[in-house]
Amino acid sequence: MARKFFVGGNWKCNGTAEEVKKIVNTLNEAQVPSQDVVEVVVSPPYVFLPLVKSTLRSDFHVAAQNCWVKKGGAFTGEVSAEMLVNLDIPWVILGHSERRALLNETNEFVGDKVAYALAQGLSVIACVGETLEQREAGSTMDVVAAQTKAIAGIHAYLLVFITKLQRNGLLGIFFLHRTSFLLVMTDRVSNWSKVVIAYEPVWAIGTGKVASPAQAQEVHDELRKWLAKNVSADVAATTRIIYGGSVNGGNCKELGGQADVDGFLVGGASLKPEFIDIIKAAEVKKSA
Ligand SMILES: O=C(CO)COP(=O)(O)O
Repeated sequence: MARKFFVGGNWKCNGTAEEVKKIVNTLNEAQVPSQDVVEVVVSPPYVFLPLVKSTLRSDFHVAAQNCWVKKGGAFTGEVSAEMLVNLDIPWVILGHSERRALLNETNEFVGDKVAYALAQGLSVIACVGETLEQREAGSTMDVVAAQTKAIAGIHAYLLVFITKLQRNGLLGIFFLHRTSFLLVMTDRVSNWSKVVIAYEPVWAIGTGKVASPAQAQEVHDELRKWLAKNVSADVAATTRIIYGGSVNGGNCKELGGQADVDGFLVGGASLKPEFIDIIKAAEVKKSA
């Protein structure tokens, strides 16, 4: 199954109702490749979700920018996965680096959120990415692998089978005579087709300092290999890995042309008309 190009627009904490209506109008009027070629998902702040959902063209979808880690209740300021499902919001972005850095979301916490959101039926854009210090220290792959491992919720269990006990008559105690071990690996993601991994190097977010196509391709390729090794060859081949960090109308085609770049998560440029050009970058895959 080919990986359909995916373009997400993360509006972050921006916009007034008037501005949001203007962006939606621009999107609604745009000529873009069909849904068979590109999947478009925009992510307004929570309060604008109903407005965008009810006015946006039906071939584009909406995502929340976060949701709570478990069932709703006494969690002031939070929005639950159940509420998103209730409003028919199909997608949620989880683990964005801004939340990891500013709100101290750990790998484990993000992993728990992903598992809970998926269990409620949401599709998840799960973000990973290294800081500049981590890249300069040569630990990019270790960092994104650890983040992806928590998202996948991989746990290893060592099962020990005792097949024979032997009694020492003199001492009156039993010794293990024959044991065998089985290492079982499980992951918590029941449906990988509902997960898109967004590789967003922190140093490229909102800085205008985009990763080079080769840098993006290198990490995407490594992430795909990681999925093949730790989840399955099928999941590695079918899961979309998108790039985020200073994507714009000028650099999107070259980035999107990389073999393992399956689309984008766009911040600043998703608030501007050039988002249309970024959606159109999906054509590079069709002609590849
Ligand atoms: O964080 C991002 C998308 O989630 C990227 O932001 P920018 O495109 O503004 O760099």
